[in-house]
Amino acid sequence: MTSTTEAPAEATAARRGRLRLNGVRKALGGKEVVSSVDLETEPGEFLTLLGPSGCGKTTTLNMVAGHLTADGGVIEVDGRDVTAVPPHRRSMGMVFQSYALFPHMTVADNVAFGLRMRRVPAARRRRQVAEVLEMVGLDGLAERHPRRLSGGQQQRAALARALVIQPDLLLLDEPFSNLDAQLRVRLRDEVAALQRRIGTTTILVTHDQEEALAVSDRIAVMADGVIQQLDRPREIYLRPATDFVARFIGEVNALDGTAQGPAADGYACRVAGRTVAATPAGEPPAEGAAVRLYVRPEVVRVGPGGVGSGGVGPGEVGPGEVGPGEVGAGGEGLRGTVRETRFLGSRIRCVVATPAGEVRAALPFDARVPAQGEEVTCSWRPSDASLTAR
Ligand SMILES: Nc1ncnc2c1ncn2[C@@H]1O[C@H](COP(=O)(O)OP(=O)(O)OP(=O)(O)O)[C@@H](O)[C@H]1O
Repeated sequence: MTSTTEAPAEATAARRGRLRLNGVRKALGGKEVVSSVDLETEPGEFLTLLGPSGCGKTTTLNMVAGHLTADGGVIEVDGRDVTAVPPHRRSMGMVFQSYALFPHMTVADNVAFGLRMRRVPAARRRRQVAEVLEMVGLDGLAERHPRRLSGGQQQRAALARALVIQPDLLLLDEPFSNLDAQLRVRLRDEVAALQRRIGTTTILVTHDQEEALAVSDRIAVMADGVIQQLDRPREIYLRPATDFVARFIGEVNALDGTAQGPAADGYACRVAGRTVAATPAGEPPAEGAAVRLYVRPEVVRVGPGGVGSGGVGPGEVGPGEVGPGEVGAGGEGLRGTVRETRFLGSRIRCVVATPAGEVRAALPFDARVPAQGEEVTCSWRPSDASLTAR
């Protein structure tokens, strides 16, 4: 996709597209599949609904689009209540997993369809279609029929068709799922870059965690019809607020302990007889409360064990290891014995058996590789780990 074309939506879109859902509910087949969803976007934001199959994300998107009517709650766009407004009067562009192009129409006619429905005069229609096709990298294919396009090209055409009407909201329902792995990543990155340039508020539905982390300003993680956590990708990843979020996205070390109290950096807990720290995901727990820490393998540092309270002694410190003085901020760290190390290319996987259970670390590829059986201390910065009530 080119970055030189003036997008037709450029001038106005950035100020439009504040979506608000308040208490939105939907039952299908006698079962509540979306339960009281609240969320609000900033104009121009890229927000992703992420969750496993059946969690209610498509149903939520379809209520935003107007293809399904909410059983309760309010949907507003820029302060206007659209809950009962039919889809064609909502100013929303939608892209589906299955492309959903009209097979008997050329790319240009497919893209022009929404403009024709809106009775845009022919000359302006042609100009807008040409602009948007260039924007998505399809100029030159305007007269092709969909069956003569690759999957990626069909999805670009679907995107052009959604964008040409300069919608208040761009709604993307698993748009990359039918593409092969390489193309999926390429198109996803292109769409993210295009979205940032034209500033159209975008809601993406996906079950792909990496995709959500890569493209979103914020992610709403859904399970069983409920938003579990709504936050920026870094917070969702490093500071999961619930057990579901922690386990649905990537690999995580879940460590059970007892709350001790606020520490200089984070909140101290006792885990298997050692003091470690993390950042409370919500309200700080009461002293003595049962807590669970979530620590991603990437943030675990593996240092030499057995020296000083932190188990850290002087000597060489490589990436992924702990330097003297660093452990103090996060507590003592957890001592353990290296069970396994494995070179994985970009990372070294290291499994440490501790009294609190196995701790998995993903060390940088050039870190010192601890030997199997070595006594080590696992630690992390408290700001990189999450603390929840158990
Ligand atoms: N028309 C329908 N009638 C009855 N149940 C439905 C209907 N449509 C969806 N459901 C059910 O509602 C739940 C939520 O569906 P939804 O499509 O919103 O989930 P999703 O998170 O988007 O999952 P997927 O990625 O598989 O589409 C599912 O359990 C699904 O089986």
